[in-house]
Amino acid sequence: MNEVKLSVLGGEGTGKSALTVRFLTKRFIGEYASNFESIYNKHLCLEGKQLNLEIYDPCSQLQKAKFSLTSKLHWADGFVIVYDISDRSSFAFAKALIYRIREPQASHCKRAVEQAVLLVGNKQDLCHVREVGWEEGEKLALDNRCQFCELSAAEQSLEVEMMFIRIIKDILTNFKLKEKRRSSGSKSMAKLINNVFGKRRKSV
Ligand SMILES: Nc1nc2c(ncn2[C@@H]2O[C@H](COP(=O)(O)OP(=O)(O)OP(=O)(O)O)[C@@H](O)[C@H]2O)c(=O)[nH]1
Repeated sequence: MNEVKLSVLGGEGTGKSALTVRFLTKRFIGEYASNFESIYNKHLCLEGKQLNLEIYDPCSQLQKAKFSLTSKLHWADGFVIVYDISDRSSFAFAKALIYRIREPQASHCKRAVEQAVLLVGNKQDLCHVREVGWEEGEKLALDNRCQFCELSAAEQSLEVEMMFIRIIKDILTNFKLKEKRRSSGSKSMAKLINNVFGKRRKSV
């Protein structure tokens, strides 16, 4: 069975828990305790494959968080980065997180394939007080090889579900890519060994 680890990161109050709980229960719950971090488990069947999904929803009060940002980056196979379209500072925070994920030191340690990232502009129902344009979000995502969408955890259950499915599919594609590279790497090693020792045997 595939194990998929997903981190939902972003600024304070952007709706990380609302999105996660909406996906897990299809419900929108207005207020969440934000002083603890949670790892949720969900069993899924996607494209005929069974998978065990773990979703990490951090604690905004950094001093209470057990996971440092670096350990979050190493733990996860993919990220949902959330900002609030009515709060420009949350967009700046999301940008800093994406840069951190994409910086070479963060990506090279664990991975031969780049981690999947989906940037989400949440609280689309507050578009009358919008501070971040749709194009800005899309550009940030495009420039950093991320997927992008805007939605509302408060009003859109299906869109939230589709968003999570999209990132999980990207992670599964990355797993396949890694497996392909690993097996072609071991095949070329076998070929090399065969060339070296095979030739030697002939000349004896
Ligand atoms: N209008 C609107 N409010 C939302 C939406 N999503 C979340 N909220 C509200 O935003 C506030 C913060 O939501 P949370 O889900 O607790 O956000 P969070 O990012 O997990 O918060 P911290 O863990 O404290 O950083 C709550 O009052 C939610 O009801 C949305 O789509 N639209």
